[in-house]
Amino acid sequence: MKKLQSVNGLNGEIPIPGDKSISHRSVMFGAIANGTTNVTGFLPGDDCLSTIACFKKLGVDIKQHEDSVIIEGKGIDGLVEPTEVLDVGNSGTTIRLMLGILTNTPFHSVLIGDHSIGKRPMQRVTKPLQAMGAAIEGRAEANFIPLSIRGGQAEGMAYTSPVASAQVKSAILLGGLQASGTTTVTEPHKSRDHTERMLKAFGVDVQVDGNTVSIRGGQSLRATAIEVPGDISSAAFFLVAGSIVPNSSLHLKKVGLNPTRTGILDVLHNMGACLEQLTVHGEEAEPFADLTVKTAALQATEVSGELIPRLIDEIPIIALAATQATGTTVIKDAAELKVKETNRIDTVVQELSKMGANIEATEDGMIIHGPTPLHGANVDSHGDHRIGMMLAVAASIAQGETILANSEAVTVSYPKFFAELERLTQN
Ligand SMILES: O=C(O)C1=C[C@@H](OP(=O)(O)O)[C@@H](O)[C@H](O)C1
Ligand SMILES: C=C(OP(=O)(O)O)C(=O)O
Repeated sequence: MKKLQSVNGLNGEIPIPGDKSISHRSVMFGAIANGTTNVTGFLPGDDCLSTIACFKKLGVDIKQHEDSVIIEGKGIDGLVEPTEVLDVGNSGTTIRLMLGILTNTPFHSVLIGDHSIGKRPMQRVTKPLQAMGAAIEGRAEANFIPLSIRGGQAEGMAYTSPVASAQVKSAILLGGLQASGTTTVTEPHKSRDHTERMLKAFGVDVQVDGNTVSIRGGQSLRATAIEVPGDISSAAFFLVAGSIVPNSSLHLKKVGLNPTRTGILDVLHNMGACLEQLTVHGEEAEPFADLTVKTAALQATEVSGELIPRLIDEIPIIALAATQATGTTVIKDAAELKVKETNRIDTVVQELSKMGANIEATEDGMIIHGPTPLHGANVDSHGDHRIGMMLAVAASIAQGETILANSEAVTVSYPKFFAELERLTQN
């Protein structure tokens, strides 16, 4: 629980913690590569630590200290049958991508996770991986944990995904690594492409044609060094805070700018935010740059269509920005929010309403009328890190005290979030 007050301004520099999606993949791909992979800028958040713990149980030697990780990979054939269950904690990325990797291993593994993971649908990956040959069982026809998997002799397939999901795309591509023939995934809109970029860095031939990605079976990964840029999904909380908290001026260091992730910048530009991007680095693998933001008067906008997968995790904080914008903001085509750590349509609407927001839920998004002054309230993250951080930013512009229950959920993706928020109020 945290007691939070409004603040007079947020000022200073923020080192943005490592990208969660890229951190997961650096450990997973390092674990199935041949040789030593050195990772810098790793995110030591709970989700990525769950990924490390799972691969240690699969026999991989991994040393992690703060944001550096050393992984001694012995190839995908070097993984060994785990004698304990693999616990993914709160992490959807861990369980779905691991199911893809374990489609290649001829031994038995059991995957579990926390209460939230227990409610998240897994058939979106277990069905196609079963079709490729993996023996997967679980509750409700392998839709929910606990799941057991025995892989080994997969066959490549061409799969058209009904959802734009990098977890689905990545799981199937990883399932195709040792499969016979070629595995192809087509999605309705392009989702984040960190798997494609990083597999290439590990020496794998990956073909990308629009929204279709293909991988030839029988390829192995060669260890490499990975430099993880800052997570734009974590930066988003300070991009919005810097825009809506009066008298703010923030400098965000080393923010990842992969174009499949930068929807939040497009939205904030449309809303009239005062954002600047400094020199871009790392163009080849994963581009990144410093960003600055200052307080500005925001206008309402529409968020829909192919923009959605480019900002899916930022919708809670965009909804907060919309409560302070002039006009009606419509967010649609975002039904995927219902199957995240919480039903993020319901939790955003429920919690922001308690603070005085004029916000309503729709089937696939929300409608927000602004600007509305917010007031302190008893709110709850519901164990969802992104809801917790959004509510803490809301509290910093609300009149009166806000009491945030289950605030510790933020350690899933941003362990130092509250310390940073407090530090920036003292400048
Ligand atoms: O592949 C990834 O690293 C992720 C993909 C997204 O999920 P979906 O693929 O389910 O959209 C995103 O919400 C999640 O935070 C991380
Ligand atoms: C949805 C998220 O992560 P995951 O699916 O990996 O649990 C998130 O970080 O917002």
